[in-house]
Amino acid sequence: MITKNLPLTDIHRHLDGNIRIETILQLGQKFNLTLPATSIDALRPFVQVVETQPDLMAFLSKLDWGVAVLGDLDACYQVAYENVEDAKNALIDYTELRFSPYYMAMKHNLPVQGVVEAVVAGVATGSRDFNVKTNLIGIMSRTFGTEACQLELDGLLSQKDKLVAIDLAGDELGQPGDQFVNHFKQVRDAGLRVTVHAGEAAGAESIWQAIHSLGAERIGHGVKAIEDLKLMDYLVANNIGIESCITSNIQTSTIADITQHPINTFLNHGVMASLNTDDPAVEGIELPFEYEVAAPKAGLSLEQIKQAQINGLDIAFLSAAEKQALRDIAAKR
Ligand SMILES: O=c1[nH]cnc2c1ncn2[C@@H]1O[C@H](CO)[C@@H](O)[C@H]1O
Ligand SMILES: [Zn+2]
Repeated sequence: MITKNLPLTDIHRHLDGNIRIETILQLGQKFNLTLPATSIDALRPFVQVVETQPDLMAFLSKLDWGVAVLGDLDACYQVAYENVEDAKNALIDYTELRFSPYYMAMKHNLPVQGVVEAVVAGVATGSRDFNVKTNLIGIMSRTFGTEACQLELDGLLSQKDKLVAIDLAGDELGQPGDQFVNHFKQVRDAGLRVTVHAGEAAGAESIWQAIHSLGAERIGHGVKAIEDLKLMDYLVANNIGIESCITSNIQTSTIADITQHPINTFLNHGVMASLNTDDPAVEGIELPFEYEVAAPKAGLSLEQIKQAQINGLDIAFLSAAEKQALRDIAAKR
């Protein structure tokens, strides 16, 4: 259940994992591309997870058609703008939208920096039109290796004033975090915050690595922290927040059974875990579903769900004054 007089946040939401099926069809037509299907229902199984995937990489392949239709920078602007409208419709007060400009640029050889600029512009206009507070997190897609990530980082850092943080996403098993130490040194030198997808496909050691070598202040998913009590204590002692995405973890087979999701244990232990979507359009869910269906199924009490909602704002990449302003607005409704 969502507590109405508290701010509702989604701080782990991939903008390029949330491209509407309608928009994929429309852009496919606009750029004269051949899609695997020409109606919404027929296209759905190619772009949305309609049954549990065997692993993370199978899940991630469902994002590919969405970025394949980004034929020019206007298309990038459009999906960025629509993402803010989707957030509004999902009752979200504040969201950190993350995106991988290299992944978005890849298919049609778009300029990476141009993609970043288009996303910045689309989200800024959307944020104004739909009255949703937003910030942007730049992603390095580790799937494509260290050199591509450096190109991606260069494009992102060219707009560093428009971003709050940098993330590392993609193939955690195939591209371990220790290859990205130098990348994240540049991120921290640029004054940006750090969140890292870790402990999703790989184990607890990947979370330690993200914290100690990459400077992660938050962890995306972090499900494997459950295997390491010392790590859970460390997360509590150092206020390192967890961005939980329950439905995503089921769909990627990271968790076999929703009743076994570790968020319950995290919250009981005092870890700052929060509820988020990940890739809403690809998963076929939205944030209210995570609060009203997934979290109760994962065994969270109403009190725990409320705590997760509070945590989402507490660990957000916002100043204390910005957080308070959001609390004040929510308290009045
Ligand atoms: O759940 C996830 N785990 C790891 N990487 C992800 C997840 N969802 C999306 N991406 C990755 O993020 C970039 C697009 O924003 C892509 O690299 C995509 O594979
Ligand atoms: Zn993610």
